[in-house]
Amino acid sequence: MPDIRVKICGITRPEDVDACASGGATYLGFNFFPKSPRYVAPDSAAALALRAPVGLAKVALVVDADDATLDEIVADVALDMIQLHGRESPERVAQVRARYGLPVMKAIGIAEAADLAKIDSYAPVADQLLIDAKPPKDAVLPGGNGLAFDWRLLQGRKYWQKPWMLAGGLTPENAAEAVRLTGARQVDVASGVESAPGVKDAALIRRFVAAARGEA
Ligand SMILES: O=C(O)c1ccccc1NCC(=O)[C@H](O)[C@H](O)COP(=O)(O)O
Repeated sequence: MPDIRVKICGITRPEDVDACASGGATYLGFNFFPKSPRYVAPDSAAALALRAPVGLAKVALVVDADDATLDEIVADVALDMIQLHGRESPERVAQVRARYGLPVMKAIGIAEAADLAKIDSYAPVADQLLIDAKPPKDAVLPGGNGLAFDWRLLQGRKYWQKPWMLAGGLTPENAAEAVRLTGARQVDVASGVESAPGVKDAALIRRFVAAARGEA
């Protein structure tokens, strides 16, 4: 199986950074959505980012953030990518990309086949796509809810012109099957590698990475 890249999202503690590094992750996600149990302030994220070894890419996750919020995050934290996880339009994706000169990944929520059309709107302007489960209507969080969507919706659609990650309800138990069914080459997980909301578990991270790569 080709190398599968893994993003561990919602890093809040130095030991989580170490667990991602030793566990073989490719991306670390810092969550700047204040309502999330995974929220980190920019100054804390800056220290966590400095701890990450070379080769572990740092991603800032924001939800409908304005320029002032993003300016502070980008000034404080050594970043490799910005993840837009709200209702940002394709025009806003292009603006963020141009303003900060960083690659932008746009999250797209999927619940049914009709949602796949959104991918065509964002693929031309985003550097990467995050294909995630659409949150339930009453959800407080637009992501990180531990819910999967029907992965069969992605079958036969493996060859979008932009790199993409699969997310939503992935765990060490289902990651191998998700990769097999969708053809994903990158996967993203938040709650599936936690012992409590916002607290990552090193053993679960190791098991998740191995499972996604078909090594478990
Ligand atoms: O994780 C959060 O708390 C969160 C809050 C607001 C927006 C997005 C959020 N997470 C985004 C991610 O990148 C998650 O990894 C993705 O939604 C999958 O989450 P999970 O189903 O818990 O693995």
